[in-house]
Amino acid sequence: MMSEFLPTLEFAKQLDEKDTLSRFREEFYLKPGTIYMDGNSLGLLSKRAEKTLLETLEDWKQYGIDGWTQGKHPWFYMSEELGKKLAPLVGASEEEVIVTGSTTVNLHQLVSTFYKPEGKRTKILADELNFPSDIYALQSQLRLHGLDPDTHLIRVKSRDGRYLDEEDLIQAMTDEVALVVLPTILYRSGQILDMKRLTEAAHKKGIIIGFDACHSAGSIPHYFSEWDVDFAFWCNYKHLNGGPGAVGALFVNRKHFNQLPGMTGWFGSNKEKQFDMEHTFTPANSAGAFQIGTPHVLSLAPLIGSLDMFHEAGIERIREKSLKLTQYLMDLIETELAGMGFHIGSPREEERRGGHVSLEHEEAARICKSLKENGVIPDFRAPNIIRLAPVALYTSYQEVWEVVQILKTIMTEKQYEKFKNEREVVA
Ligand SMILES: Cc1ncc(COP(=O)(O)O)c(C=O)c1O
Ligand SMILES: Nc1c(O)cccc1C(=O)C[C@H](N)C(=O)O
Repeated sequence: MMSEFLPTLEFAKQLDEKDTLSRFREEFYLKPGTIYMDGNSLGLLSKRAEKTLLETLEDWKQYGIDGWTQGKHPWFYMSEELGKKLAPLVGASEEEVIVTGSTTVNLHQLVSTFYKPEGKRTKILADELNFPSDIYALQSQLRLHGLDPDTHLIRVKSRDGRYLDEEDLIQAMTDEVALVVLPTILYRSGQILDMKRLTEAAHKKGIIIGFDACHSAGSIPHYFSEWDVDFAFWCNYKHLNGGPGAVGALFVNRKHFNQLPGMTGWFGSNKEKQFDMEHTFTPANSAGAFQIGTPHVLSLAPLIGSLDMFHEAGIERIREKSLKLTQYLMDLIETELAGMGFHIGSPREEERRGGHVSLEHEEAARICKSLKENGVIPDFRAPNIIRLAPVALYTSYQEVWEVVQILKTIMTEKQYEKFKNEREVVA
């Protein structure tokens, strides 16, 4: 529990007064009468992101084809420039990050590069709580090698359905494993995996390791280079507020820059050579080599403005506030919603807790619908999870307090009973 925690509105207001990041809130488009708690799925639009998108459209209007090298944000260098801006957020050097593709496509690209089954080392290690798209990608990569995913994809079991035990993951790193792909933060429970420990363990056993950082990019600091992680990939539309379908990103450790990407395309070229149009591929000497085709410029542009805010706020300060927000939310849930059938399915320890709180309840689907009716936007993950993400850059402590009060009213008045306990199409 927070020191001096009180479940009162006054206490929430005091926390807001002391909040050194509160000035960023007014930079976002917040809908009056709505409390947005779904920034871990799709972050909100900021005025700066809107501005850089509009500037990019203006460049198109003014320059036509010359927008590739002229204008405010020349398109030819945008993915690299954004990679430089993202690098400090994941603890990488500028050349190790490129903004390209999408999470799933980048995973395909990286597995096609780093998965090299040889002798008895033919298996890929993942986990049973992983996001489905990653599992589908790994299964299909195995099939492309003529291997059966049922025998070659190891999915390490969770002991309780919520968390993964690093010890179990390390035990599973046998000499049959060629590649490990794990999440940095689990998408349901919000558990942070000990990436440093897992990387060390994998390398001791001669295994390449990569991480899906969708839920950690923009919410916690990372030290990918220092930890010697081989590769990582993530989306920029959640905590990084790049917009729906924003271009994703990947990290490749510089020690692998000599690797030819599994899937090559002309935008992975050394920039000086690209327009020589030769049929011999000259890769960029950076993570940029892992790009394939023409960048989706209009889905990159909002990130320019958005990432500036992360630089100003600083990822350490963002993490500090995020931890306070989630702690405060859990304290309120425990005091205000006791005896109402809720279970907090997220880690209490700070070093294991990501940017959202997972609240379990057997009526979760219809409680979510009730929350929406009351102006709170959470999300639901089957079968019984309400995910609540108070976001450091735009959520106030008062909003967290209000969400819990609304939940309390929904439960005492059984407001959820008028809905069916089923998920929506996009939950
Ligand atoms: C952990 C994780 N991995 C992968 C994905 C899939 O990402 P995309 O649809 O951008 O490929 C998501 C979210 O959709 C996710 O949360
Ligand atoms: N990518 C999404 C989408 O295209 C539609 C709706 C939601 C998403 C999400 O990102 C969900 C998210 N990955 C999750 O943690 O469940």
